[in-house]
Amino acid sequence: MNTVKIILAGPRGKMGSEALRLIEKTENFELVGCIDRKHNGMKLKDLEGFPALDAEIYTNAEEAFQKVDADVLIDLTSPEVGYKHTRLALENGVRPVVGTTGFTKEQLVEIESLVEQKELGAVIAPNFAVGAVLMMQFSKWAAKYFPDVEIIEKHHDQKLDAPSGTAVKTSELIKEVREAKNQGHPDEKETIQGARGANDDGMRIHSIRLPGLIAHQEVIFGGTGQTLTIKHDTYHRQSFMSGVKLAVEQVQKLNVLVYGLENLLE
Ligand SMILES: NC(=O)C1=CN([C@@H]2O[C@H](COP(=O)(O)OP(=O)(O)OC[C@H]3O[C@@H](n4cnc5c(N)ncnc54)[C@H](O)[C@@H]3O)[C@@H](O)[C@H]2O)C=CC1
Ligand SMILES: O=C(O)C1=N[C@H](C(=O)O)C[C@H](O)C1
Repeated sequence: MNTVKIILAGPRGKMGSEALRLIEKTENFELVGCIDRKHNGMKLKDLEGFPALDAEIYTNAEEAFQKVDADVLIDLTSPEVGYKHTRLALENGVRPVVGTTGFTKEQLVEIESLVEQKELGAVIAPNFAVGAVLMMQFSKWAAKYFPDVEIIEKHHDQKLDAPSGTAVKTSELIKEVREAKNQGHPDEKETIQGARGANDDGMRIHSIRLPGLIAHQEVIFGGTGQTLTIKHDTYHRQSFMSGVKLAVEQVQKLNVLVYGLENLLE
């Protein structure tokens, strides 16, 4: 088994700290550097509550990619920062595994063209949890038979992007099989703006943000005399880690951009 040398961006975050545990317990994963907003030049092990990992922290991402010999970047930060890191990784010959959500369509297209230019693999997965991937796939299947559909995603109130990456990906998968269709009454009017949620080809997406939640999504389909609800709940961020591990392993065999973990699952 070859050692995979990893730079982790966002090590002190909710997902980043889970990723650290994954790297620590995976025999052939080696943390060679971290990108963080503070603690430049310190070692991760010098920070209170962090594992005994020897990797150096860089606040300047460009410097990290230039100084550290790495195979893979795991990015778990925030939309603008994650986009910048993904580009820098590719420009420096490092394959990105991106869990960060909130990239625009234009940014995804730009990353795809950089991947092609560099002939380097990259994985962008809006959701690393297998259950969520299945929920999205089942939703695509159901949309063939039920074109009236509303997505309700619920997350903790520290989340920056709305709708969630998972909701965006779900709607994209549904749109592969669903014709654009305005739902609800043709004369319906919102008396409070936003009451009907975001309108995506007539499909509605609602984003709920509350303390206490982690990550949850329901896709509700309506048909004559029936509804179908496909639902996934995340109770612990460990649920994402088998997907992160798979992506890190697979990205090294790729020379294209893979958008969505479903494309890596057998
Ligand atoms: N794909 C998936 O399965 C999942 C994706 N996510 C996404 O992952 C991202 C992170 O989520 P959380 O860990 O919950 O957020 P968080 O807010 O707990 O962590 C983000 C971390 O990024 C760091 N950061 C911010 N700016 C930075 C910079 N310039 N350089 C380096 N680090 C910087 C912050 O200091 C923080 O530690 C979000 O975009 C979220 O939507 C979250 C859960 C699952
Ligand atoms: O911010 C989060 O927490 C999550 N983000 C991802 C998303 O935007 O879909 C994945 C999961 O829902 C948790």
